[in-house]
Amino acid sequence: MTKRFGKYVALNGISFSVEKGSITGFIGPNGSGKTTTIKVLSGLLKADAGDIKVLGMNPWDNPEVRSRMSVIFDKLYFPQLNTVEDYLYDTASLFDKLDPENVIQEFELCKFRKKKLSELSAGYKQKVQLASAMLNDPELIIADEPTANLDPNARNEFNSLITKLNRRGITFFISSHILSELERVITHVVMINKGKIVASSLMNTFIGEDSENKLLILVDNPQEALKLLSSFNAKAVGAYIEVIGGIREVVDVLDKAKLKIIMIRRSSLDDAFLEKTGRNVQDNF
Ligand SMILES: Nc1ncnc2c1ncn2[C@@H]1O[C@H](COP(=O)(O)OP(=O)(O)OP(=O)(O)O)[C@@H](O)[C@H]1O
Repeated sequence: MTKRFGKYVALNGISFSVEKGSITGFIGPNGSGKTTTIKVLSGLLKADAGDIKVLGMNPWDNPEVRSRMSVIFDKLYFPQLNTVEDYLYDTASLFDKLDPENVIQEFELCKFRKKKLSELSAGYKQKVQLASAMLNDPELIIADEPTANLDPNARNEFNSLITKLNRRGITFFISSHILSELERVITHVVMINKGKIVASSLMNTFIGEDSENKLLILVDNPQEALKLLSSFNAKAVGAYIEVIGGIREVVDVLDKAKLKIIMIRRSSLDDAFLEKTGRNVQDNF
């Protein structure tokens, strides 16, 4: 896919595929071309060249592809004086597919249904946006920096919701300029820099999970986590727990025991980003 704005080449012959059933992270520094790519995939922008298929169809020529996918953004762009209920009922009436009541129940939004959108925290706004995306009963959800404005707790909650929905079979394509923001959830990664794809692989391959890796974890109940993760050689390092193992396996153990992961870090992630893009994640701030 190639996309120019005048003489400026924003996407320079990029090529990648997203596996059905995956949670694919689309990672790149600011200005690398993520939003432009997402606009093309959503049928909002026409590419200048390329063969683009979303759910088997070119989204520009086949607007009906939108009835099988949802797109969400970094913020909830809907008149903020509306209530949560107004927003979800209005959205549901556009699609005429799912009963908004079911979504309100499922996303535990009963308490908030009469609240104005402006009264919600950033985290809840994104939760409501995700709930509204579900009203389309989508096979695919494309999200453009959905956790960019969230604090770590809200980000974790949002990412847990994504994992839950993915287990139901929904494919996710999520952009972020911070790889570590998505490290807990993504199964695949596509990395873009200056309008070119610089890496595209399984997350495990990308971070070298074939070899043993040290992870540092911060959880709400470290004593319990130490016990649960004994087979991963868990040991306490200050407030953190250090384990050796695969990130997804470790997260699964903690999730199953309903322990809250506050942070999980692998230094090699940032190293990989630096190596592929020639810049440090921190440069983006
Ligand atoms: N409508 C436009 N006209 C001209 N240039 C544009 C337009 N939209 C995007 N660009 C340029 O294309 C490049 C890619 O922008 P894009 O918004 O896709 O990047 P991004 O990776 O989403 O960045 P960010 O994380 O900052 O949103 C940038 O240099 C941007 O200035």
